[in-house]
Amino acid sequence: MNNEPMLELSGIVRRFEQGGTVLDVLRGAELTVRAGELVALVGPSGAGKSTLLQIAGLLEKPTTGTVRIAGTDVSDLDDGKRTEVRRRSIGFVYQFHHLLPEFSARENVVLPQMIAGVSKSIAKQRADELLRMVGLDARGSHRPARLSGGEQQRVAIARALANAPSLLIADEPTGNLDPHTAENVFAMLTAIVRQARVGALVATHNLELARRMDRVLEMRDGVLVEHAAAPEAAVPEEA
Ligand SMILES: Nc1ncnc2c1ncn2[C@@H]1O[C@H](COP(=O)(O)OP(=O)(O)OP(=O)(O)O)[C@@H](O)[C@H]1O
Repeated sequence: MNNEPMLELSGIVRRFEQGGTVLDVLRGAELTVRAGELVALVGPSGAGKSTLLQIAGLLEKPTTGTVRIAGTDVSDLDDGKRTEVRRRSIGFVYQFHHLLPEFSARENVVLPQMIAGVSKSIAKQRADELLRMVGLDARGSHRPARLSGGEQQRVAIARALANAPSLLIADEPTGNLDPHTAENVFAMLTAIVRQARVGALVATHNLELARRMDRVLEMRDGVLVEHAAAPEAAVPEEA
């Protein structure tokens, strides 16, 4: 099976210095996310989850450490090249959908492709495929305000996948949804990650959701600690 690493972080240190105070938020974080894998990132508020996602998403640089996206070391690329890799290889889903309100669902999925240089006709075709994948092909012409919270988040997932990324970064993707809708959106996200063979790094405070992902990594004192796999369901003893 093709399960190559889509994200590799090694020795990630992130130091903030403010008015003579030094804060080492990340102190040597290590992490690998493979194709088709969902990895949960948990930890208390302020532990550094968002900081780690920013670094993994090439929105920030670590103080020291190496970042590889789909096997390529991007640590020393200049800002222009990092932006290019980010557009081409990374999709983002946030707690709030951040769809452009004046555009239709389809246009919201078309736009990132056009920014990446894809022709309009191909971008439209792919947007329709993605909207079908998230079960919203009949709603493509609707603006976000006419969609439910779960539908908006499904469009945000379609948009994140618009440029066929290697890596999906999600920050509390179901945090703003009621439990039933959250369940549907999570199921859809899981199915898409498996099917598209994207690597997904998902920060969440929802431990129940985290346990259903392939692995759970907890941010503790600036490093990542892997939770032990859930014990297999007890096998009934033979009579
Ligand atoms: N630009 C910055 N300058 C100084 N300190 C920062 C900066 N960004 C984050 N921090 C600090 O780094 C620490 C980690 O913040 P971060 O947002 O990564 O935590 P988190 O685990 O994502 O929290 P939450 O679960 O509440 O979103 C916090 O103490 C925060 O104040």
